[in-house]
Amino acid sequence: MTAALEIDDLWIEAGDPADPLVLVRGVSLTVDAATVVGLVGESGSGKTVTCMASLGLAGRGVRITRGSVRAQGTELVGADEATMMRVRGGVVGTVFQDPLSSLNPLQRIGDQIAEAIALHRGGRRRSHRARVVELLAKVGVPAPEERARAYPHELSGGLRQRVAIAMALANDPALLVADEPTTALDVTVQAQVLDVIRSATRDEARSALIVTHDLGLVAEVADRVAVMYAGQIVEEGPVSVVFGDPQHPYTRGLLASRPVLAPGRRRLGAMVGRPPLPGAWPTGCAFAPRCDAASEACAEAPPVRTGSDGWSRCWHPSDSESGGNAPTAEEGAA
Ligand SMILES: Nc1ncnc2c1ncn2[C@@H]1O[C@H](COP(=O)(O)OP(=O)(O)OP(=O)(O)O)[C@@H](O)[C@H]1O
Repeated sequence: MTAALEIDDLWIEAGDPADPLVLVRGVSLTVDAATVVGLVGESGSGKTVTCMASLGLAGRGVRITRGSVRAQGTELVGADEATMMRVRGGVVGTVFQDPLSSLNPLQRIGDQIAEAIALHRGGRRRSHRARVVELLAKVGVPAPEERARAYPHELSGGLRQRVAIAMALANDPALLVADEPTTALDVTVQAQVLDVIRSATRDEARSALIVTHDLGLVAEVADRVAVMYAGQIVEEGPVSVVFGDPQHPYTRGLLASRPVLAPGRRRLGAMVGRPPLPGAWPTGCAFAPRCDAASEACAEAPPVRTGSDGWSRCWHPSDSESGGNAPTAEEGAA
């Protein structure tokens, strides 16, 4: 089966070609059919530029100097604008952090979605009205017929992001590329938007590449995760494997430095009511991947500690006897 996205040995530069700034170095990444890949990494590691340049949307002066990007088998590097237009919004739907960046403030949202459909499927905007309402309902916009007549500024941030997702799904794309789709939203709304993304991918066997800083989001919706560091992918694999047993020191650091809530209260992978990912943290506290204690014990545990190896783990007073999760002498002294 053709992969939804195949990035092969992609190099991206910016600035003076005689003295270029190399932003991305030989990135290869495949998003298979019906697979969700999370792309994580520290700020400035090249996640956005990889996605944007792949879709021909990189900023001025940013150029692909080597490599190949195929969306559903269509080569995008060096493709003409007509091909890019056909692929963007047709084969690939895009969602950005700020929904206002993809919405026209002067046009009713229903007209904008209808226009996106007409651009790829032809026909007049009016003829796509039923599809617009169906899309708005699908992403959970209440009173979709009425809301279709609203302008972007009349909607909350969460509703605007739902509309942006509806627009990205308008032509039933094989792949969704979402860059920090929940970052600008408050926590409750994040969970709702995450649900929308999950049903747009898992329930409809659609692929997605999701750029995010939120490892919980990745654990929640992604099948695979790729970790970027300084313009390169340093680790890639199934989420349960990479998060459960990270091999690269940067991935270990990233996992160790993720925000920690009260242990036992919230697990990565169970933020919106889903059971933890099989194999990710099969037992114990999700915030301490090497903690074997039952979650009830973790709820009473002292704060998660970071060991000298960069791993977080719980430390229970009773562990001093059993030795199980007790910090080593070195950690205890830290
Ligand atoms: N148009 C540009 N010209 C020059 N450098 C750029 C340009 N766009 C991005 N960069 C640089 O490329 C590097 C990667 O940026 P990018 O936005 O891809 O990082 P990121 O991993 O997505 O970070 P964040 O998580 O903060 O969005 C950064 O050092 C950034 O400053």
